[in-house]
Amino acid sequence: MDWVFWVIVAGIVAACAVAYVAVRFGRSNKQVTAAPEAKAVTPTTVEQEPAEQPGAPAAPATAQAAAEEAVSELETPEAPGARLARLRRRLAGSQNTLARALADLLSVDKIDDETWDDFESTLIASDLGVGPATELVENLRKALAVGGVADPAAARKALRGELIKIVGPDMSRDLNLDHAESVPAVVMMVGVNGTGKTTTVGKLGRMLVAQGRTVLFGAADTFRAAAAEQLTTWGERVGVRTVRGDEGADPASVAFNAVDEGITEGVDVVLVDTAGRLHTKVGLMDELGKVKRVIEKKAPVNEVLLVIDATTGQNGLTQARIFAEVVDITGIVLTKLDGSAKGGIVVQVQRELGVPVKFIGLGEGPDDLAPFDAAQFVDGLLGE
Ligand SMILES: Nc1nc2c(ncn2[C@@H]2O[C@H](COP(=O)(O)OP(=O)(O)OP(=O)(O)O)[C@@H](O)[C@H]2O)c(=O)[nH]1
Repeated sequence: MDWVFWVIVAGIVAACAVAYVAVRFGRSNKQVTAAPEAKAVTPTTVEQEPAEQPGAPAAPATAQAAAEEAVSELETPEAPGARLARLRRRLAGSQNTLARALADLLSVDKIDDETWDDFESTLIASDLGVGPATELVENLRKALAVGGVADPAAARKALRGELIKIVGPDMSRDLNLDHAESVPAVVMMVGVNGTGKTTTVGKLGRMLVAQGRTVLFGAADTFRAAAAEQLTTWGERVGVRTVRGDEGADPASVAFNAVDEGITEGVDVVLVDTAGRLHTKVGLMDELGKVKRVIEKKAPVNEVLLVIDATTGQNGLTQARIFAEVVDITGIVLTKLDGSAKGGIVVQVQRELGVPVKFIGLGEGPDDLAPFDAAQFVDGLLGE
């Protein structure tokens, strides 16, 4: 029996020995496995850094190239000074009624009452208004009674002088862009739909960029879906950003955001486009007053420019009156003078509102907006 006992003891000892060896080797194997894992993490991290380093200079190079490419795609707008001289020919082409009437006036040996009446009718027909036309004819009659019409050049000069006088050579036509350092200058564009507000914001933005100013557009015309898109396209061409809202959004909130972002970005000017409003819709007109008041919570509004389509004649004047009741108009933009033979509207609308025409639109091209100048305008009217 003794040998049976010893066999069992030997078996137990052997089993313990095997278990010990198994546990021992199992642990050390795990440690071996873990060690390479830990080592593997470290080199990977280290390797990633040098892997990023070669890529790092490449990223700015790409960004720089993209920026250069974008800049090279930007258009360079025409400087303001050259515009009216270039556009004068277009004005002369469309306004030659007056030039013809003047030629008729000067072609007769002796100007009789009937000729003067015809001349006055031509002035009235070119939307000068009855008052200014009568005033001009009276002054010219006096001037020519003294000097006579024997010298057509002198007579022409007299007419030119009288026309410049009624257009208002002394009115300040500068765009007021004075602003405190902490806020941008704000210019609002208002007017009936289709007069050319969005186009004018785009053209004016280009002009300001050409002067070296930083500009932001506010697309507060949320009434017409395509207006914001149209304005964005204008801006992209010269590197001006457009702040937009959702279609149908509150125009006042879009205008407010535009001015707010203009403050954050530190731009010089924020140009706010507003919706074309039918002047008969009282609610919509009130909304325009609200847009202005809401902007003024952020920054003073420097200019409210009323855009009038020169081809609408007396209707344009009616619009001007109604807009002036809602917001204080500070200047007028007369568009589409290229397609109108009624440049006399300049005089009427200025008298009606007591504010100057500051810009004229003479075409659909991007640089077809010019600062208004009385003498150059009259030369255009006279076809000189
Ligand atoms: N010939 C000519 N066309 C112009 C001039 N200014 C604007 N237009 C055109 O007039 C049309 C209407 O211009 P918009 O700028 O869309 O008018 P809007 O006042 O913003 O119109 P709404 O957004 O509907 O209120 C466009 O086809 C313009 O190209 C101009 O000086 N001469």
